[in-house]
Amino acid sequence: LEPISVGIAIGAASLLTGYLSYKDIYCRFSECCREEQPFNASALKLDLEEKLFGQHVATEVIVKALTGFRSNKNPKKPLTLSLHGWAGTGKNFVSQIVAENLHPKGLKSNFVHLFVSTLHFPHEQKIKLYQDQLQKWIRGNVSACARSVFIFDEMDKLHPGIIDAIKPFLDYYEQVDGVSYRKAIFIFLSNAGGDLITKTALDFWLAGRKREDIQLKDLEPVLSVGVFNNKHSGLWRSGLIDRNLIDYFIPFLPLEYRHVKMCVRAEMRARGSAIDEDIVTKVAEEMTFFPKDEKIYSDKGCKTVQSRLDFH
Ligand SMILES: Nc1ncnc2c1ncn2[C@@H]1O[C@H](COP(=O)(O)OP(=O)(O)OP(=O)(O)O)[C@@H](O)[C@H]1O
Repeated sequence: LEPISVGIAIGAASLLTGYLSYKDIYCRFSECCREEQPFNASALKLDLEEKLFGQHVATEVIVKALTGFRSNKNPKKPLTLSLHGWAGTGKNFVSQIVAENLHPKGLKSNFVHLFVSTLHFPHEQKIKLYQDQLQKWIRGNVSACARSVFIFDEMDKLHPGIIDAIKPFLDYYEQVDGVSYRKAIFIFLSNAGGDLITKTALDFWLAGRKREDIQLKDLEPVLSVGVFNNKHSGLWRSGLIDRNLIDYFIPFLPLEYRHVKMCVRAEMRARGSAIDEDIVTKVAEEMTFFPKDEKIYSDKGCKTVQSRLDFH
């Protein structure tokens, strides 16, 4: 028997026995929302531990939150995470990693939706319209795929009130107008609270304590109150906080000189170049650091590392 005929015979037999269902074949060629697909928690953990530098609190909380949520067959509400921190500390980077671990096509998946405040909700006078559009968009997408992921970037630039339009979806309801939102994931990204996080990190440093000793409980309460009282957080006096609908406030610590160096090395590796420690040092030294006296934290995190590397 020639190999091709054997292949065809096996394929036909599998089809007949139902081993490879029509859905299996269809999903090989087109993206499917597979609700029953198991979640690989160790793959997410490994990804974050290998790629995300200096964010031990965020790594631990995100892995725990997603593992708990995905291992629960009947969650009572969607998972809502609010990521906070200084620019360039890895919030978008983490969302991308999380998205890829939930839907292989990541941010390009039909089931992952990214909203950017200044792009999608730019005009203050159109709040009502944005609220309606947002509700319709989320309802439509969750109806199509219960495991949809929604990422809201630049929350601090979102007009207060817009996000409250989705409050009913984030709540403990079994269904809202015939749609269940309980398996969806909402991720908010924001610079709000970055100053509070930096202050805590600096206090640890000044007290001679290790950065790795900072725990979620040192930051989460400060963060939720700070964000609630901050007019420019997108969650100012928000019902989402009031009703405890945000499951975790996740702090992203400001990055130090050593982390910037790690980012430079990672970028060199990604470009397939050999690691040149002289260039690593040069790029890291070109970054600016704060506070004025201590100069510990990079004021753009790892954000400009890629473009700076182009100069060398
Ligand atoms: N902690 C980190 N570990 C590894 N790489 C990082 C980290 N933080 C940032 N980077 C790198 O810098 C790039 C820019 O970071 P990212 O866009 O995630 O920052 P951000 O926190 O979302 O900033 P902003 O608040 O300004 O949107 C990332 O794509 C990644 O390559």
